[in-house]
Amino acid sequence: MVARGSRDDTSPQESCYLLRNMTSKSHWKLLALALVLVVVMVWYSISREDRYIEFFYFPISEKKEPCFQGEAERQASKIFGNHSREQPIFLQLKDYFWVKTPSTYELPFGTKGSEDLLLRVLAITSYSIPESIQSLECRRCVVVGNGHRLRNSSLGGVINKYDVVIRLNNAPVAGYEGDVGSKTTIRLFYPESAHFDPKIENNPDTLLVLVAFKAMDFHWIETILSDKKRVRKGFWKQPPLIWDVNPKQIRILNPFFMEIAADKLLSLPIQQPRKIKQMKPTTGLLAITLALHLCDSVHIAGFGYPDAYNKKQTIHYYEQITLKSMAGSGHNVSQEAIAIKRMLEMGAVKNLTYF
Ligand SMILES: CC(=O)N[C@H]1[C@H]([C@H](O)[C@H](O)CO)O[C@](OP(=O)(O)OC[C@H]2O[C@@H](n3ccc(N)nc3=O)[C@H](O)[C@@H]2O)(C(=O)O)C[C@@H]1O
Ligand SMILES: CC(=O)N[C@@H]1[C@@H](O)[C@H](O[C@@H]2O[C@H](CO)[C@H](O)[C@H](O)[C@H]2O)[C@@H](CO)O[C@H]1O
Repeated sequence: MVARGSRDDTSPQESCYLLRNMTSKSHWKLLALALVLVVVMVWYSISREDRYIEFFYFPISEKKEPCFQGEAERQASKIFGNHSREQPIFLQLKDYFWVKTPSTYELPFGTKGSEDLLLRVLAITSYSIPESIQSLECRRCVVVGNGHRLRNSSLGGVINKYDVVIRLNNAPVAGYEGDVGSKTTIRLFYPESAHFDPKIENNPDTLLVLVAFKAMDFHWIETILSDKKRVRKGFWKQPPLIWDVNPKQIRILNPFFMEIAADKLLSLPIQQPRKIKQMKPTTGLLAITLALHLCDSVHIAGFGYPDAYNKKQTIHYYEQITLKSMAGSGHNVSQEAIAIKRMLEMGAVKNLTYF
């Protein structure tokens, strides 16, 4: 039995009115929901970075990506030419001891004029590629840039799954593990960027790869490793005076990779007359070049600078500094962005973040 006054008593006109009323109410609800959704989406993209997002990244899977042996080599030969893979990744003592390998360029593109200092460093360090990398059937590598877009990315777990994780300069892992991971197979550095605690920010077997820009960089590493009198002059920023590392972890990057990154990726003139400022690739672009020669597959994360007009956007995932800090660094970041986009488009590298 239905009680009087219930909805069953309503006339057809009333029902029609009620129905219209309900439909318009649910319209409003839907509209409000869509609005909330748009606001959340806009907020999310802004919180990731103060700029538009180009969807130039590939979906991240929890499983290991398939790895095709020789794939990076094929891509590298298209970009850098056929013979670049024949170059050793790290400099070797034998090439500077009996036979002085003549180099066409001075640092950072060659070793011309720095051979004696280099010889002393090579005598106390090593050049081998560790067995753990050597023995891999297929080398999956990821190059982790220091860019702000890694912040809140939650990519740590994904990054840790790669066989080889390459990091740059003083990029920290401690406290940022969720976003950048904790595995570091290789870290590229130079004296001015060596301000990290090797024991905290690296793993016990991390290879510390020196990118030399000037002869003094060889001198610095020698004084640190042999505990000789430190020299303070000749650096644009005071390098560490004490650095607790095992010399067997140190490698010297073959400057050939700097040369081809400058020439083939950025078309930079190499070795300008002294009066003209020498432009150079960033350490990140250099690391991608190195990875294309060492690995079978190369993925990248944390690459990309804000647009030049975006003066307030912080550039690193770990500190608050802006593009202004890079004025005078000798980098052309817009040219580098074009080079990276080209590599993404041709499939030479894949991006875990957006670009
Ligand atoms: C003041 C200054 O000279 N800054 C330079 C710093 C600085 O020397 C070190 O951080 C040590 O403190 O180093 C550089 O670079 P930096 O150490 O900032 O970053 C390492 C690499 O990450 C990529 N990157 C970084 C930030 C960002 N928003 N997008 C990116 O793509 C770049 O490829 C970059 O190379 C360097 O060595 O290249 C280049 C920077 O110009
Ligand atoms: C001649 C000289 O020392 N120039 C310095 C640059 O090498 C240096 O750039 C920095 O030089 C580094 C090598 O030492 C890296 O290439 C780094 O990416 C780059 O930013 C800038 C930093 O603001 O200071 C100049 O005085």
